[in-house]
Amino acid sequence: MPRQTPVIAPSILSADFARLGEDTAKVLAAGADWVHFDVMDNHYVPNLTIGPMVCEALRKYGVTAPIDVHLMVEPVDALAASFAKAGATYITFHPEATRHVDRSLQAIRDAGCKPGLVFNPATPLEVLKYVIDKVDLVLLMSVNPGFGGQSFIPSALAKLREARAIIDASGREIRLEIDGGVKVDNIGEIAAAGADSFVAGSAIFNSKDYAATIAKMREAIASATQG
Ligand SMILES: O=C(CO)[C@@H](O)[C@H](O)COP(=O)(O)O
Ligand SMILES: [Fe+2]
Repeated sequence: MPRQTPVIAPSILSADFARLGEDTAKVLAAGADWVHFDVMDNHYVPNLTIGPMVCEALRKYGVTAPIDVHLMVEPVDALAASFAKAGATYITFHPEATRHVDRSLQAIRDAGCKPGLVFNPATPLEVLKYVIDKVDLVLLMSVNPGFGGQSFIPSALAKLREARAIIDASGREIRLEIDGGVKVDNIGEIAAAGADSFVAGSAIFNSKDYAATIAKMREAIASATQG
C-alpha cells in the first residue's frame, strides 16, 4: 500500500492560550494540515490543559481542519464522547488508561470519529495486533507525555519501524503519527523510519515564521522519503 500523504499537525499546547483561536487560524494559514489537541487531566499525566469546551470553541471560531485529539486522561470513555460532540476528528487514547480498549475504540467510531491508540516510549505495541482492524491512527510518543518542549527519545525510531511493519501487514489505511521533540533537523529520519503524520509543538509555535518552519519540515520529509 502506498505511503499516505504527510500531515503536519502543530500541537496547540505550545500556542498562545490567550489568543488560541487566532494562533490556531494562523498556523493553519501557514500550511499546517491538522490541529493536534493535547488533553491532560493531572491524573494520567502531571499537567492540566484543555477540554471539550475549547474544542467546540475552536469549531465555532471557524476552524474546519481535522482536530486530532490526544487524550492523556484516565478514564477515557466519557471524555471521548464529549470530544466527539465537540467536533473532534481523530480521538486517540493510551491503552493503559482504559479498562476495555476494544470497547473504547468502538465507542469512538460509533460516535462518528476516527479512533487511535497512543503508545508511550516504554509501552510495547503488543495490544495493536488484537485491535488493528479498529484503529485509523497509531500514535507513538517520542517523549514521556505531559509537557511540550522535551527532547526526542531516539529509541522511537526503531519503534516506528516496528509499527510501520504491523500497519503495512494489516493492509488497512492507518496513519502512523509521531509526537514529541519533532524538529526540522530530525523530521527526515523520523519520516524515513515510517511516520506519515508529524506532531510538532514548540518547533513551530516558538519559531518566528510558522510558514517557513512548516515548509522546511515538508522539504525534509520529501527528501528523506523520495527515491
Ligand atoms: O502530547 C504531547 C506532550 O505530552 C505533545 O503533543 C507535545 O505537546 C509536543 O510538543 P513538542 O515536543 O513538539 O514541543
Ligand atoms: Fe500530543
